[in-house]
Amino acid sequence: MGKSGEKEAPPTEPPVPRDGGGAGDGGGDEAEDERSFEEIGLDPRLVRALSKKGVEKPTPIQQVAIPLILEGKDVVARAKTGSGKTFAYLLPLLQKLFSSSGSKSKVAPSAIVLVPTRELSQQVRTEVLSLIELCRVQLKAVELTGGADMRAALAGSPDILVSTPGCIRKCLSSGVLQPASLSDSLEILVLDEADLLLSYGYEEDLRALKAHIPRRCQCLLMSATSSADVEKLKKQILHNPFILTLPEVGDVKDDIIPKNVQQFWISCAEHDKLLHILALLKLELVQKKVLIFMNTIDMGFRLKLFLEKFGIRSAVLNAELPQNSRLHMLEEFNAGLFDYLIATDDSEIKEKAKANDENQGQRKKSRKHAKAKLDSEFGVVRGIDFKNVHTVINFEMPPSVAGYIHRIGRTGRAYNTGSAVSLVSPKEMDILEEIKSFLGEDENKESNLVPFPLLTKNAVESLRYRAEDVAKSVTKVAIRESRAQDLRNEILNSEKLKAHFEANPRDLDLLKHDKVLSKKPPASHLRDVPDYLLDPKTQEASKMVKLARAAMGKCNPANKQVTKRKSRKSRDPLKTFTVEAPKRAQGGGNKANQRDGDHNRKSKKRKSVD
Ligand SMILES: Nc1ncnc2c1ncn2[C@@H]1O[C@H](COP(=O)(O)OP(=O)(O)OP(=O)(O)O)[C@@H](O)[C@H]1O
Repeated sequence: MGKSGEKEAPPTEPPVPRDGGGAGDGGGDEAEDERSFEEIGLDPRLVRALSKKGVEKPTPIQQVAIPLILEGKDVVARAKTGSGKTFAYLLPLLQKLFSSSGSKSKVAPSAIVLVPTRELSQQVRTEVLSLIELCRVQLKAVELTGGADMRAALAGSPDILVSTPGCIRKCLSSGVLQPASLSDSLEILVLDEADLLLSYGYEEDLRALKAHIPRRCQCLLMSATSSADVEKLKKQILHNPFILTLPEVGDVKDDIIPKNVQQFWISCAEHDKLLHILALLKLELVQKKVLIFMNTIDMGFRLKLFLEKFGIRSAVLNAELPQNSRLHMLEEFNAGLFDYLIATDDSEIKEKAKANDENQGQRKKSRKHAKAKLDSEFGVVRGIDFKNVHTVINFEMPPSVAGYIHRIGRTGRAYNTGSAVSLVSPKEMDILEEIKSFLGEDENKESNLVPFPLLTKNAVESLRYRAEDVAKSVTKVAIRESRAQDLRNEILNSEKLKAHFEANPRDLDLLKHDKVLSKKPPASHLRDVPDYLLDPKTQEASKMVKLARAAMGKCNPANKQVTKRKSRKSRDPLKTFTVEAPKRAQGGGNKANQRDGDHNRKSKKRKSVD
């Protein structure tokens, strides 16, 4: 695939904004790196469209990636969660298609965006369609994921196809997408959330696609974390790319997580987690909206039923639900129709279980154990742009540091602030330590992940009796029944939703997903916490959270100039990252150069934009 040594040499220094410092020094002349969308060469139609969306100024990753992509360079962009990577590739991609659209009659797409999950696919397509509509250009974008009618989706030769690698492979093997036509048409290929593409099992699919990617095709790879998988993809698909990367581990480790996300943890026994989350939510010690991560679907329903008894309504987003319901649930949550979303994030756990099974040769095809009903293209943790989530709660800890980074990256997106609270049981202390050490905590350095200060022991104990009593009533049978009932409801909803949304795409409020599953309404003594149960410190804390929320409401992104530029920048998740130009092949071959490039990330070629 590589095209090293061809044509003109790529520049040794990428066309980045001037800066005064080396990688990760956090210094530099701040005023210099603030270029506008116009200044980085964006088409006025796109600039206007962004302005209508309230997006006025490019984020650092956009400032550097957009000009490079417009120049036709292959780019690897690794930047933190919520840093604006989607526009970083989408805007130049569209701009390039503005000029090439209609130039020849193509029977296959000019651009393909590959993502690991349906949810992301839908999210990207929505963004593309909205930009196309606002720019008033004649481009056609379609989304294609498993289960859809491939032939119908591709009829009319879309310019942009957003899909998963598995789906593209099916299109190619079934002839719905002619390999020769694809090789003829394809100009840009994007691998979004690249760190997940291989772990979702798309390696074979990508290999199959690779054979049909023409040499001239520009390839872009976007990722929030770096991993062996990202390296592998980079070597397989890209041509001597520019590497845009966030501060290297060792320089500013904690900068991998946006600075405007405050991280807390609470130590509690496994059996006290329900009690603790009740205290956090009922005493209003965390700000809404709240996204709660669980590792299993059953646990998600256990929490939902438990909270219901206290009058707290929530929805459980999980891989078992029909796609329409999941998408609708996400839209409703994003639109603020409910405040508590429980998301089961079991992808890593499934992966590990699968690996174990395979290692042990346990390839039983037992129907009982086949989780075929779970959607393998489902994923809520990576990449989904949840809007205005103020708090992420890890009810159960993720199994890996990368999982933690992605989960808490669902808050503090773009210019927003947020907090993450992890409930950590004794058996989860190891992963907590791993996360802390990844964040750079040691004897000399203060941790960014600190004990949650607002929840007193008294406050927890005041709710213990009620919580334990209610927890006992949430039995395994009740959970099983509720889960089945929820699924039945959602399957019915899904059909209605499909028909309804085809006619009324903007009507969100048709079906609510945070419906109460228990037959009995919550008892009034559980719904309201009497004052005598609360200690003054907790009452004070709860007031503080409410005040902070009210204040934040006034401090939206449009008012961000109220803070001094320097301090704002240092907290800003959209800020720091570095750039590395591709190495010019000098007889040594492209792959070697890419490898070297990575080793040299800290070297002179790296530019800090901060
Ligand atoms: N220049 C900008 N100014 C303000 N907001 C922006 C800008 N660019 C993107 N955003 C907003 O920031 C949010 C996060 O962007 P995006 O989803 O692209 O992040 P990401 O880097 O892909 O995150 P993840 O790694 O979690 O997928 C979105 O709501 C997006 O609309």
